[in-house]
Amino acid sequence: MAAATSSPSSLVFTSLRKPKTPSFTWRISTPLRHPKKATFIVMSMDAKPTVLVAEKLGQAGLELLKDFANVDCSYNLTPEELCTKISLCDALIVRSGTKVNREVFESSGGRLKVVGRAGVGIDNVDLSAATEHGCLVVNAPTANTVAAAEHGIALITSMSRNIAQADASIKAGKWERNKYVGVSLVGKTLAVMGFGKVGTEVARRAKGLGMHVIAHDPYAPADRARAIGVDLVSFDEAISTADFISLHMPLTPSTNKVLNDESFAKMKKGVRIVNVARGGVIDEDALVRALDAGRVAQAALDVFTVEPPSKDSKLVQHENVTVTPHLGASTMEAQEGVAIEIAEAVVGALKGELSATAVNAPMVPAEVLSELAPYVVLAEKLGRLAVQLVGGGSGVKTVKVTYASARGPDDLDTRLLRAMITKGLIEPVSSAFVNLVNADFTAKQRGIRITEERVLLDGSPENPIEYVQVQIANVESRFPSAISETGDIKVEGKVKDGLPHLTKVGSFDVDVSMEGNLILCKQVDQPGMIGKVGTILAEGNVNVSFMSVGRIAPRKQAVMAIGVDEKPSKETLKKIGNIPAIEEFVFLKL
Ligand SMILES: NC(=O)C1=CN([C@@H]2O[C@H](COP(=O)(O)OP(=O)(O)OC[C@H]3O[C@@H](n4cnc5c(N)ncnc54)[C@H](O)[C@@H]3O)[C@@H](O)[C@H]2O)C=CC1
Ligand SMILES: O=C(O)C(=O)COP(=O)(O)O
Repeated sequence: MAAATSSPSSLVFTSLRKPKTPSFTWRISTPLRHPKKATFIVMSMDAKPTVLVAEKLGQAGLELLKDFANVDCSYNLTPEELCTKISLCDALIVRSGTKVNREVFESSGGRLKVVGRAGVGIDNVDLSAATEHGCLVVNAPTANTVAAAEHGIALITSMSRNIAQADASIKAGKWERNKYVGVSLVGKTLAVMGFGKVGTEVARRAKGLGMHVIAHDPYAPADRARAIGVDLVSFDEAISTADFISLHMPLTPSTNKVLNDESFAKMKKGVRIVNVARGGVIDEDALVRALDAGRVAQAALDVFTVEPPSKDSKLVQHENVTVTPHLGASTMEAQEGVAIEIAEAVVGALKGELSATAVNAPMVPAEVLSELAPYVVLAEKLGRLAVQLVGGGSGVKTVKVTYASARGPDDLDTRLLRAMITKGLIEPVSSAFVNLVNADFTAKQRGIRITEERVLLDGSPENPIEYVQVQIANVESRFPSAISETGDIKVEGKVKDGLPHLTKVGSFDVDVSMEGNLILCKQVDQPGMIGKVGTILAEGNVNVSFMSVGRIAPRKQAVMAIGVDEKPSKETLKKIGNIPAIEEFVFLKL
């Protein structure tokens, strides 16, 4: 296997997966033994990863993908074909036309690591199922903003001047100048519903057309709106005062059919509606009723509840409705941009980098990630160690993690560390794989409650963390001395020279580098113990990397922590256990 050095950010995603297929195995090892150099090894790759591109993607994005992966462009797959193919793919790229539902994740057999949505809306991806399967979902949130906004403006202007209807009429041999008298935009009130990226750009452009623009968005900052001369108003005020309503919010349970009979009834008679967001935010039957009643004068729709809509859809066929087939993002420029944006995100995720456009995982900025990198290794090892100390039959239910730091809570993002401790706690005792995406879910599913506590230290906040402590409550231990005075299994560690060190087991101070494997012995402190154990290990051809003894007081109880490169044979371990002064003894894999 080739060993390559990568940035510390590599460890976060792929390192956390237990591959179920032999073709693509990534593993991050512990840091190299270079003091102060937090470098990680990516052990990679038996084969290139495979990316399935299920909908048309711009050429520049395809080229980027091909530099790194085998790219299978298979458009128009049936749901069954997608489910069959997906088990051979490490990543899937879609646009809005592919439903990435639970079945897709289940069919992947654990191989699918990333779903890339080449666009903004991720309502066609089952995020819960993705998260449960530890699959990262990334999108391309910025490259099609202008295209969508321009399409919104195109629909407003063409609708108000009956462009589509007039075009059809003239092509049918007619000349109907009186029929297609439009309405002017200048001075009219436009309500932008959803003042995000697209909504903001629509607002800017509409102001340029002389419209009075208001917006409704419960989550948008008022100062951003004010900066471009837009008032943020309530939902009712927006829909009841607008001459034009343009929809730009995502489809979520709370926006589903947000325009319905009740809301149409509150609108000004003769209002005009534009939808470039998602069909589902409008109750389409209610819109037909509002159009028939003249409450809504016109609608221009780029998106539909079901796409494509049925040929005989009353809404599509309505003479006061202008439609386009979900073309908001379809400009040459946007499609090239989106393709590059999503290809970079998917390749980055496959390389193990945290994506800036992750939809179902915390986004940890690169500088934070690089600073926390050695602590991430420490966290996982402490979790692994703690769970291996649990005595058979005791279920792990309550875990407390303590971070001692001179940093204020806002300066220390512990989500990554919590995920790694969770991984360490769960993976050695199960077949589950845990990563940043599914850590909290997996812990919850297994009934493990992980609480985090901060110990605020005086001193320099230069080091993000002084020590990390993992405690497991209400369990017995295979190594009773690991139970601290509070009755919990307790292990504590620090980062020293960029390397993780175990510094406490139960109430005993130790100091052993957390690499390879570890033997813990509890004994009566007396001369010759180190020699005896060392000799047995040497006879078994086991190399000792570290040894440390922590004792309560001279000649009293002591805990010896021995780091070993190889796994000792059963006979060697038995011989150590048989040394008369050794009272407790455990072998742990780190
Ligand atoms: N037709 C097309 O081809 C395209 C459609 N879109 C769709 O446009 C929508 C907006 O996209 P972006 O502006 O990029 O997303 P964005 O995330 O930047 O903006 C969405 C805004 O909606 C707001 N919002 C959420 N719930 C709301 C509610 N109940 N009422 C009002 N506002 C609410 C959010 O606070 C946010 O500011 C998405 O649904 C996206 O899928 C985007 C690009 C192309
Ligand atoms: O980005 C979005 O949300 C869009 O709706 C664009 O969809 P598309 O990629 O053109 O299928």
